Amino acid sequence: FCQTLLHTVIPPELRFACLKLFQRLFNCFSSYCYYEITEIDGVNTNELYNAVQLYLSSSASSPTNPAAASSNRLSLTRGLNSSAITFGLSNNDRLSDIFNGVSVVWEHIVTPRQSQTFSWRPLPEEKRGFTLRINKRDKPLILESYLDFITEKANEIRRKNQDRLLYTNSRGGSLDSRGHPWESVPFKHPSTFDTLAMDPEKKAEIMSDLRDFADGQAFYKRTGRAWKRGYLLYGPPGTGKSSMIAAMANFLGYDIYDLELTEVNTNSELRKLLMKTSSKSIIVIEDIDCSINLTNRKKPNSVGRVGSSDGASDARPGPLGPGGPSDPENNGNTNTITLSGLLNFTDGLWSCCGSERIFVFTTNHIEKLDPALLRSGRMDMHVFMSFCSFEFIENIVKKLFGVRCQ
Ligand SMILES: Nc1ncnc2c1ncn2[C@@H]1O[C@H](COP(=O)(O)OP(=O)(O)OP(=O)(O)O)[C@@H](O)[C@H]1O
Ligand SMILES: [Mg+2]
Repeated sequence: FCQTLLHTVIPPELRFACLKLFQRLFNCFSSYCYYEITEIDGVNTNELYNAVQLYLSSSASSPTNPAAASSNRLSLTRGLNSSAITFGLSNNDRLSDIFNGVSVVWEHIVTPRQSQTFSWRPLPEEKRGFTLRINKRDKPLILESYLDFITEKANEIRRKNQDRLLYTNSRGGSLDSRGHPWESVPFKHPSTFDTLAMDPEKKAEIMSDLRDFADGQAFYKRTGRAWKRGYLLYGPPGTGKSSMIAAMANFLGYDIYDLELTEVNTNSELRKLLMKTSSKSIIVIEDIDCSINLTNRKKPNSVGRVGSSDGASDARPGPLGPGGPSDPENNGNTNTITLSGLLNFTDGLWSCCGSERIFVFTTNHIEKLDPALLRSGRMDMHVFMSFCSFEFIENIVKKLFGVRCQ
């Protein structure tokens, strides 16, 4: 109404100044303050917009939220790799929310984007954003904690909605179309701690350790330690080490990064891979003794993959055979991934970029590993996966066939 009035009564050259003046007056007398969270912040996607959208989707679909229950128009979306449907506010709709006893109102504003806007990348045709309305007196009480709460809640919803992913590093360190060094597929391994046959006490110990880790943010902060934990699974082939990793991921709901060390050429490539992992994930290096020479820490140039320096012949074949970069005969040696690089990867300064990550190494030959790799802080828990006793076989038979062994 006021804008129309301005347009008809006030000459065009004074309109803008009057509008500003009017807005200031309105702000002085209004008991609310407004925060705009636009979808695109300059040229970057605004993470907070996505977080608010997800958070409101849970409020919008909640039968206990009276404002949501009365809302008769909601948008529905299902993301890539997601099995869940998310609800959202329709264009220019409102939703009220209560946080710590304080009531706030969200409005979803959608306006057409001006076509002449110049941008380096194609922008959506519509300008979308949320407006948060808070009472001025409540602002200092809740604004920061409310936004933190929304971000946390959105991450939780994202994890719950999205099927977990199994990542692997791309061949030869190449990047995908989005410049990402990891390729992913949905992770649907059926192994759980329930299906895993092993000593019940050991199993309970591992489960409680994992639970403590996942709930241990405050502990790690208090003690000044990076929020990460290392597990070494060792034992003969076929004793359930890989199944244990899948069970851990299913138990915690984490993604898995299966790091193929033989595809990594340099320590800096290793660091970059680490930087591109997300929190709440398990970083796995299988058969660690076969991927890199783990006995010689001091001579980086002679340390290559197994088979290149000490001729550990029982190792699985390295990817780079004779003439490859890891071949000692090869003078143009570009293969500089070293044990020291791996040690820094797991417990160096770079290992704490990100948080809540679990490192799991598996090996058939623990005696081949450098003690530095085994020490607490890198590998906090050593789990020996042994051949099954009669009791465990009985357990497996019962699970498979539903009968008891006589
Ligand atoms: N303790 C166990 N409980 C349940 N299943 C098991 C167990 N150990 C092995 N298996 C089964 O045996 C097969 C091989 O197990 P898995 O791949 O986990 O062994 P591994 O220790 O990783 O072997 P490798 O050292 O050769 O990689 C899987 O199909 C798995 O289901
Ligand atoms: Mg395995």
